[in-house]
Amino acid sequence: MNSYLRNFNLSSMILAVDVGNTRIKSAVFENNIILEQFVFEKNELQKKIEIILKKHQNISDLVVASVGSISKEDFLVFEKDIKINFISHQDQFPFQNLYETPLTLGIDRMVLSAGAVLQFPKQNRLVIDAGTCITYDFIDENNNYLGGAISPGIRLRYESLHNYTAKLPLLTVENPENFIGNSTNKSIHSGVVNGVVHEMDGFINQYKEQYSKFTIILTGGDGVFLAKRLKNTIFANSNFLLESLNHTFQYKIKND
Ligand SMILES: Nc1ncnc2c1ncn2[C@@H]1O[C@H](COP(=O)(O)OP(=O)(O)OP(=O)(O)O)[C@@H](O)[C@H]1O
Ligand SMILES: CC(C)(CO)[C@@H](O)C(=O)NCCC(=O)O
Ligand SMILES: [K+]
Repeated sequence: MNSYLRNFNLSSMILAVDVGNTRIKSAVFENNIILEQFVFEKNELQKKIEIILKKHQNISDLVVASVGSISKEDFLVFEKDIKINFISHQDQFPFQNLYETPLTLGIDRMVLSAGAVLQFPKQNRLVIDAGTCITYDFIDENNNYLGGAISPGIRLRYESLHNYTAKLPLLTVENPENFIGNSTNKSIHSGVVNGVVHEMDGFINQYKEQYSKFTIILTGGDGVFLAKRLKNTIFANSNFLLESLNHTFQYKIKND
């Protein structure tokens, strides 16, 4: 189907694609609701998108936010069928970017912040994305993006301990039974998982000293696992980046 016919369709259907550092996550949105979701590796990109477009013939737009190493050409092959939109620093965002180096701010962090502003208006917000890296982003009630923090994600911590030592095994994430690890494995699990949990609670408490009230949004591949372990009350949504990508795109269309 050509793009004219696709766009002729009344219901708005978009394919949002989040190219992360490790994997690609994607969702089909119809009228702002997720119809179907997909997770795949970078080398499967074209094959998977082809399948998705074949299955959902009414998709009119593909919206991409990428922090990964993927080339635009990989998407442009679909241009004959649908409109391709790359979210970039040049786009309109619903916040004022006070980062000292706005052009080096990760597009994923900008999309998350846009989502936070559009979905949680008129309040301070802290967005935590627990993915390959853990990112913290703070947008105040006046929609100023202030910045935040970047630290290694859970899997990265396990891999670093193994890769940069002679004796530490490579483990996969496990719930630590106790903060006192009484074996090598348990010490690693405590160090990684309790370390991340203390880091998050610590950051949240530090923000609380400066801002009495704010909404906390937790997302990313490790978001659900971590949400249960935090002392602070948070809003956990593993689809927050994809949903924010849809909102950022809608905002861009409205303001272009
Ligand atoms: N199959 C998987 N591959 C990689 N990470 C996984 C997988 N399943 C769960 N995870 C967890 O998800 C985390 C990575 O999160 P996520 O998938 O959001 O990262 P990402 O694809 O690099 O995206 P981002 O670039 O936004 O961080 C890892 O720390 C790991 O513990
Ligand atoms: C921090 C990551 C790797 C998280 O995905 C990404 O947002 C990124 O590449 N950021 C660029 C540096 C910055 O945000 O200041
Ligand atoms: K991340």
